[in-house]
Amino acid sequence: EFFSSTSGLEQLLRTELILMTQLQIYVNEIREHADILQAEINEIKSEHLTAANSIESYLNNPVNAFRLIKRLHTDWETLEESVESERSRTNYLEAMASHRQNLSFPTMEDFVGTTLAMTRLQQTYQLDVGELASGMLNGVKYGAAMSWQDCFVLGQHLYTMRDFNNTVPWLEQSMRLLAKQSYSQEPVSLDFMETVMGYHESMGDYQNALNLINHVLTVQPEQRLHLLETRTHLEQLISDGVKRGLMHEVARSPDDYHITREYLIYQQVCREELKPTAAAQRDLHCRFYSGHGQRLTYLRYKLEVLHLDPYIIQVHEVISAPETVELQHVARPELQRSQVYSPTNNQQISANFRTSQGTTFQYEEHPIMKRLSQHMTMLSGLDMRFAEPLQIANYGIGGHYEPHMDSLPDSFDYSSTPYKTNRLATGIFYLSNVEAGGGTAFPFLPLLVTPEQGSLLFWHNLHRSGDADYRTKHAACPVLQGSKWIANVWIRLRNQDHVRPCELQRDHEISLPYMDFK
Ligand SMILES: O=C(O)CCC(=O)C(=O)O
Ligand SMILES: [Fe+2]
Repeated sequence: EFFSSTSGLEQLLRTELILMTQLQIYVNEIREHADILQAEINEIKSEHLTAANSIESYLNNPVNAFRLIKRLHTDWETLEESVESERSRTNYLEAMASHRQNLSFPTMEDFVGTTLAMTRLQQTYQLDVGELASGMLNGVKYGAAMSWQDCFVLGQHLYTMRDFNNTVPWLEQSMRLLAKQSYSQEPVSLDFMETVMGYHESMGDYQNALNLINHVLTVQPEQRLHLLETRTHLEQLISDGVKRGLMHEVARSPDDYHITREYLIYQQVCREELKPTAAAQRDLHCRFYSGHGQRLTYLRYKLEVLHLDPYIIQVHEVISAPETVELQHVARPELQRSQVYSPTNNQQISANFRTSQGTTFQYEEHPIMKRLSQHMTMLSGLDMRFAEPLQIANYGIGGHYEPHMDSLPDSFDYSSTPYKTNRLATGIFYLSNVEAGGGTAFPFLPLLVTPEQGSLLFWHNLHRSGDADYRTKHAACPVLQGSKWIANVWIRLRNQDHVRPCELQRDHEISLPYMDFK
């Protein structure tokens, strides 16, 4: 799978480089062959030019006569043979067949994934389709512009995915781009336009369908008579003001999480439209902090309190940029599509609401990982013997993780797991910066944390009572530009009571309103 991480996409870029080289070899070969043939033509042509001066005297010359006969007897045969034995085409096709076997190619799943990523970015950051298609993000030009065909194929794909809400703007964009250029006269383009026309018609966009038909009919009135009937039909629908077609059937299923208030708030936090109030920010502060009294106490941490209750901190410059890059490097060859726990069948599955790639390590496997563990001990005071293996993850463009609790549900069956207890605390080491998007959002607080290379984000998922603190529900906003790397630390509740004892009263009630937030 390639779409879910940047490092997967790098493989595809390598594939394309090889394909390009292969095609270039083919083009060079046919060009070389064409040059040889052209030279032959030129030579014979010049013979004929000489002959044209005076055909009779030309043919009266025995050498000329001999050469003409020899040419027609043997040379033309040789030329024909040279065309016949031309291997470039078959060589190219054979090489391609073997590349298809041996190189990385995206699958249908990748195509679906990247399409979903586009619409997710568009929706989360309320991007204008026109801007996105022109390669602009928030007013900055990042990439190449999309052609009208690109926009159509994206729309067509959304259509097959039955996401009609998003199909419309992309089909419209493709028409806007098409209108800006001189309409092609080539039959292939006209065929393509006929296909596109069918989509507009079934979406219910009769005007655009009609525009396309009119164009095709202007270029090829004789050959496309079959379109006349459709044209009359479309004109009728337009003059009757008929509103039919899939673009009018946009209702979403009411139990779709993506239309809940919680999800809308989450998106607003990603866009920084919703921020903590001034009152909530008043007592926030930065301070230096030196460890928990063990050997590393000379370390001074730059600690920033991001939220008081629940207590969320970001510690800056915990590890260096080269260390973060080294961790990316170690993880890169091991990355696999990230999975999530599915309570319905008590299994790990891959899901659209978490698109990233990840892998896990024992802290002892690498000196930097050991240090991460020591930093966690120093900063949290918790016993790292009861931490899960370190999880390193990479998000590609559009990569995200929708709002979730890191703690496991009350129904979770611990009997077969080694830790037997819930996830008390989460630490996220940011192993990269992210150029745009990709923040960690806490919709209920409503806090957005900007990934900062080498920093650590830390909070407790559970109240002292051991109950889930639903206010700590959080998410990874989609990456808009860049590649996001994190290392997740999850510390279990087991053996931590001496550091975080419970109080006489259960302290969980404050977060209950967020349990089933609607
Ligand atoms: O990537 C992030 O910012 C958050 C990741 C996260 O919440 C998780 O992996 O559980
Ligand atoms: Fe999480």
